Amino acid sequence: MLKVNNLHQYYGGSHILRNVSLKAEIGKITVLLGRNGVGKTTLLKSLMGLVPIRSGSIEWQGRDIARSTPYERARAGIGYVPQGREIFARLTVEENLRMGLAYSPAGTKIPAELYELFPVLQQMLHRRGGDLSGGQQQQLAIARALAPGPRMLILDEPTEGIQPSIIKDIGRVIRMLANRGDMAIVLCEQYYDFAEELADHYVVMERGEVIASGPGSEMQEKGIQRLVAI
Ligand SMILES: Nc1ncnc2c1ncn2[C@@H]1O[C@H](COP(=O)(O)OP(=O)(O)OP(=O)(O)O)[C@@H](O)[C@H]1O
Repeated sequence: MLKVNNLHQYYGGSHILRNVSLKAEIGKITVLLGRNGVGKTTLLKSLMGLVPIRSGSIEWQGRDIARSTPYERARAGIGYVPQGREIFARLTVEENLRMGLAYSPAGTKIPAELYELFPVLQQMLHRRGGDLSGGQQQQLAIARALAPGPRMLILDEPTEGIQPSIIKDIGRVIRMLANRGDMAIVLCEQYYDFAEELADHYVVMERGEVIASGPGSEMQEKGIQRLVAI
C-alpha cells in the first residue's frame, strides 16, 4: 500500500504541491485527475523520487521512502511510465526492455509474459524504438516498466496522442494487472472516459491540492467530469 501524507513540493519559489495526501492499494487502480498544470506530473515524479519534496511522507509497504533515490524506489518495486513515454529511440525494442531490467532484482531475462500482454513487441523486437508508432511506444514503455516485476505501477497519461484501438488494449492490460491482485496502480489521466472506466478510486487535484476523492463507482453521481473538463 502507498500512503502519501501532507506532501509539499516547490519549484524554486513556486509552491506546486500543497498538503497532498492520498492512498493507493494493491490490486486497485487509483486514478489521478485534474486540469493541465495542476501538479499531477509533479506528484508522480515526487512519488518516484525524480523531484525533491519539501515536506511530508511517502510510505510504501510500511516504509517511508520520501528521501530514497529513484534507483532505491525502483528496487523497492515501484515502476514508472513517464509522460511522453521516454523510450530510447535508437535502441531496439529488445534493448529498451533490457534497460528496464538494468537494476532488477528479478534477473536479466525479459519475462515472456510481456509479449503475451503486448504481442506487437515480439513482432517488433529488433526494430528501433524510434521507428514504432506512438501507441507501440507506449506499450513498450509500459512493458519496460513491468519487466522487473514491480508491485506498484505509476502511469502518467498513457493515452496521450494514441489511437483508440491501442487505448483499448492498454486499458485491458491495466485492468488485468490490477485484477491479479499483486500490484497497486496509480494512473494519471486526462481522457475522462478512460479514467472513469478504470478507476477503483479517484483523486482530483486543483492548483496543487486534492479537492475531491472517493470510490470510482461514485464518479458519475459526484459530477467529477465537471471538475476536470477543460
Ligand atoms: N521543472 C519545472 N520547473 C518549474 N516549474 C515547473 C516545472 N515543471 C512543472 N512546473 C510547473 O508546475 C506546475 C505543475 O506542473 P505539472 O506538469 O506537474 O502539472 P500537470 O497537472 O501534470 O499538467 P499536465 O497535465 O499539463 O502535464 C505548472 O505550473 C508547471 O508550469
